[in-house]
Amino acid sequence: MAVAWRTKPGEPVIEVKNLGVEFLRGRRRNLSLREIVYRRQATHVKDTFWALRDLSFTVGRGEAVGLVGANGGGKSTLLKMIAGTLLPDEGSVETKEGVAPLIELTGGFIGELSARENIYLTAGLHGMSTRAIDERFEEIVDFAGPQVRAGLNLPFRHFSSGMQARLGFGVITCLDEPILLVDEVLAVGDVAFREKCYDRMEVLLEEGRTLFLVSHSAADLMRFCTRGIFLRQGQLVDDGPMDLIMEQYMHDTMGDRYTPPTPEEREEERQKREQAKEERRLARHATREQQQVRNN
Ligand SMILES: Nc1ncnc2c1ncn2[C@@H]1O[C@H](COP(=O)(O)OP(=O)(O)OP(=O)(O)O)[C@@H](O)[C@H]1O
Repeated sequence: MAVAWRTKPGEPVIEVKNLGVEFLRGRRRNLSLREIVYRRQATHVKDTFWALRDLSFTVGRGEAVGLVGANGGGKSTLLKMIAGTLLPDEGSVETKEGVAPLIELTGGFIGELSARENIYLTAGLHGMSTRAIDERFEEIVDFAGPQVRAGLNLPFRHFSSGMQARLGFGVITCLDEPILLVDEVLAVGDVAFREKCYDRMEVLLEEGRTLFLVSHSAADLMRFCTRGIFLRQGQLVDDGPMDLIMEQYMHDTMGDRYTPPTPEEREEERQKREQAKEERRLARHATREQQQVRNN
């Protein structure tokens, strides 16, 4: 795929500075009718909380960052701010490259439109010409699988959550955007589809793209991410190597019931992961070569 870079290798692609977003909880006070009529007091009291606050970090081109934290910690909110679908109340998020977001399963597909129309709409919004989409259409649908192909002309809202995720992942990862945001999508697909997604994510990382992954699966985070960011109640707890951040999160959640690995065990795990990754890369390379021979 042809990624059109605007930055140089090693340059920051995302800069988050003192980021804060405040949400309204909207609590109704129990006022008496007398208070409402005579004192004209409002029935709603402004009740807000900071879903993210004082967040600052920089992400370099080609980094794979995993976001960890308990439910409600602010992970999805942070991805939406990087995607630009939510605006900050404080601070700023600057993205220096295009972003392909796969958030809330579907990357923003429209339920009333057919799957086919959603492919053209989403890819078009990300700058692809109709001709370029025509050329990639088969690849997207092949990736999404036969059930999606059979339902291409159905309204997207009739798709099962697994089929929505298949189409969403197929389209979003076919875009040429250098930054990929993935939020818990891998959790809904079946085993075969998940393997396909893993493979494609590895290929995109090999191409030097930048990944933000939100997942509650330690295995998924450790497989793809080299850097971890730990959020608790909207605040940054720590930012560092993925395995150390995962250990910190596990300790935060389980307390003394969690036994961290020894430095030797940690190093051994790192090496095993690297070796498995290299084996998968070589297997992909061999498959590609075989395909080329068959095509010639
Ligand atoms: N649009 C909104 N309006 C009000 N509150 C919101 C809104 N979106 C999210 N929240 C709240 O903001 C907090 C952070 O939510 P967020 O979805 O970012 O957490 P998360 O870390 O992704 O959680 P999970 O692991 O459960 O997916 C939660 O308390 C959530 O209820």
